[in-house]
Amino acid sequence: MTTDPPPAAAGASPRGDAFRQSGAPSQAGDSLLEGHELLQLYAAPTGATQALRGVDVSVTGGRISAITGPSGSGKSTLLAVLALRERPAGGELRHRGRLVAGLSRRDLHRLRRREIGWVAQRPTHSLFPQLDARGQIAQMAQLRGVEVDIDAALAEVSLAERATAHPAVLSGGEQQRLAVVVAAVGPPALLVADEPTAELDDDSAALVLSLLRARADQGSAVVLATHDARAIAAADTVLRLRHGVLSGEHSAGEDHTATIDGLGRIQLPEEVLPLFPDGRVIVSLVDGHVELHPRTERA
Ligand SMILES: Nc1ncnc2c1ncn2[C@@H]1O[C@H](COP(=O)(O)OP(=O)(O)OP(=O)(O)O)[C@@H](O)[C@H]1O
Repeated sequence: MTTDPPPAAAGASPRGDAFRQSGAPSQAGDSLLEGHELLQLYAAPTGATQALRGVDVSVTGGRISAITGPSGSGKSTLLAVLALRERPAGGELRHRGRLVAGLSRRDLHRLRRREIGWVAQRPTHSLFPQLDARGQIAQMAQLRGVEVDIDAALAEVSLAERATAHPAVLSGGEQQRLAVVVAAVGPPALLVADEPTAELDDDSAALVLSLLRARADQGSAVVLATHDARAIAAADTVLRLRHGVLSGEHSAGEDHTATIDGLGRIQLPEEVLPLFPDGRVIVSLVDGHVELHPRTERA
């Protein structure tokens, strides 16, 4: 994935002592983004890579959605499309009901700056290299037109002691925590993070996940790409991608939804796989519904 550098610094200064919502986050339950049959293609020496192949997705304020799946399955691509950083090659994406394809470059730029927090897979790609930790937060607050308690924000991710440190001298974990708290300034209507806990020990991961939950509680729609069981456990909804196709979706307290692909294949949720230790299953049609049985059960 390519990532855009953050916007140029403009010498911001802190303007207040509390996070103040800009009015941007949606109310919990509102659909912020609706994607239908999303397609994304990239040029490759052997022809086009189909990074997304017909993905349907809905992103709602007040919730954490985790996108998971094997390496190369399209997680980062889906994040980039949802964060309006890449236009999909096909399908339909709506932002607050408006077709994204109909938005001008200026509209997109404004939305990205004011309403969308972005944490790149490499956290330094979403930080301003020339600013210290305090300046990063001040700059983002100015871009979003909000007031922020910088000390409280740094303390939220245990970086109070690193307020005057620049990204280059922070550890990987500190950079990651800083990138998340900077992206979360506002809070933005949409907060998108690519593997935000990948480099973090349990304590730091817990800080980041609790910050993401706090922003979701304030109304942000939080979307993560992750392989991390800790982040998956913290999500309200888990979307599974496989070869660019949404192979399953699960929300806490609800049944799994699995997609049947064009060849009739479905991906079972990981937690039921131990029921089929030999990888074989007996499929029965019973009174109009389908039952799956381990072979041993029926033998
Ligand atoms: N800018 C690009 N140009 C060409 N191919 C790309 C580009 N970005 C992604 N791809 C390809 O698209 C497919 C999906 O990539 P993507 O980065 O979205 O997967 P991912 O699930 O995020 O992987 P990982 O977990 O390794 O980060 C892969 O085959 C990848 O090589």
